[in-house]
Amino acid sequence: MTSPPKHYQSQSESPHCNKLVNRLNLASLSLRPRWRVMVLGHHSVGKSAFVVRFLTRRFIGDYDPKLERCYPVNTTLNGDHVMLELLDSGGHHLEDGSQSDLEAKIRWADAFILLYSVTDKCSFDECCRLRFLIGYNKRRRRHLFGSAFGNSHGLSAEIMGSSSSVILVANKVDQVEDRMVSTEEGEKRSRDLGCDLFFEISVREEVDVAKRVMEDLYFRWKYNQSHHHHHHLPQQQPQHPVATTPNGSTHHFGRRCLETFAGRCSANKSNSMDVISEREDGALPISLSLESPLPDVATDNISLEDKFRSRASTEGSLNFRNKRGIHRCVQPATPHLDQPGVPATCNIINKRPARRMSISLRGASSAF
Ligand SMILES: Nc1nc2c(ncn2[C@@H]2O[C@H](COP(=O)(O)OP(=O)(O)OP(=O)(O)O)[C@@H](O)[C@H]2O)c(=O)[nH]1
Repeated sequence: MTSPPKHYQSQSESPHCNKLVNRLNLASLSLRPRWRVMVLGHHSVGKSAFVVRFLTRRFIGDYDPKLERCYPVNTTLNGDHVMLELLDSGGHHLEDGSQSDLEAKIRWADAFILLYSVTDKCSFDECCRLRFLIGYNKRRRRHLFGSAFGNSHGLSAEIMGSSSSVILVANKVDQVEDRMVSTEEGEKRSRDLGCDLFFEISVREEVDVAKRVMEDLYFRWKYNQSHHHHHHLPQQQPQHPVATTPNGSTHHFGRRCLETFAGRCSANKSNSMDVISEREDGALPISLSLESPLPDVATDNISLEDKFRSRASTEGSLNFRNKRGIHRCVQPATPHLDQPGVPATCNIINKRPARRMSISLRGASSAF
């Protein structure tokens, strides 16, 4: 007796269909764009604590200080399914001289969380150097791709490196007694460095804080991407671009935005207009400070950077620059130090050893 043919209630119940659906799901997973986020900062500012808080919602007191890991994770941010790769960069790059390693990772990432501790002024200052490296490496990547293939080949904003987002995050605000960096200083630094957002948090005290930071970074990154895609359109843009959150509320962005958890409202700056809006989860209000449009970091004139780069390098060497009064001779286009006709003074100047410099000391005048 033959068994009755099996009837499937819907097509998707058939084993063949299931296989196909599974394959399609896998394909859509692999096609889903990866979002690569790098957490960087001085050592012991709480990078690992932040990452682990985001991944597990737990706070673990101590980690291996040399810990440097990339965590691939499928997650949901603002209602979007995201294939996130989260890199905890470790803080040892400052000591062991793996500068090029750090720069390679910066070129890899799409978005950055610059972390410092409010109890550590050094970590606050270190953000300047790291922000410079981010700006420099992103422009370099864009410049390399741009000069090699040209923009007309439709390279994505992501590849061109101009849609990356950087946020400044002050951690350990629970240590009120030991605070060395005020909220105002943090906000000012965030503006000076051209960061997209500023947060003050305590990874130890707040369970969902890492998730909220990541969601706002993701929101901001998406906005930057869409803004960049339309950047070259000649049509008039609104003076303050408008973006819509998944829950339908509207945010206005200037070049610089501020957000403070601690104050629950943005600091009022002259020449700025504040928009207060509720977060999606209603937990904390977001306040965005709108300012007059500032030059876009990504579209800075590359020749300006070359000018700076020709003097300062991230390897720490500073090329000699003639000062008024020291310049005693006109150097040949291709200086030949031991050329018979070149006066001795020139040789002395040219043979001067390369000086060392610290990029962090250059402050806000650097090309971020
Ligand atoms: N009070 C307080 N301590 C914190 C907070 N976040 C992290 N810590 C502590 O700060 C110390 C350093 O935290 P880590 O997460 O290891 O810092 P890190 O930046 O990853 O350090 P490196 O890997 O050495 O670069 C640990 O003892 C944490 O427990 C916080 O929000 N408040």
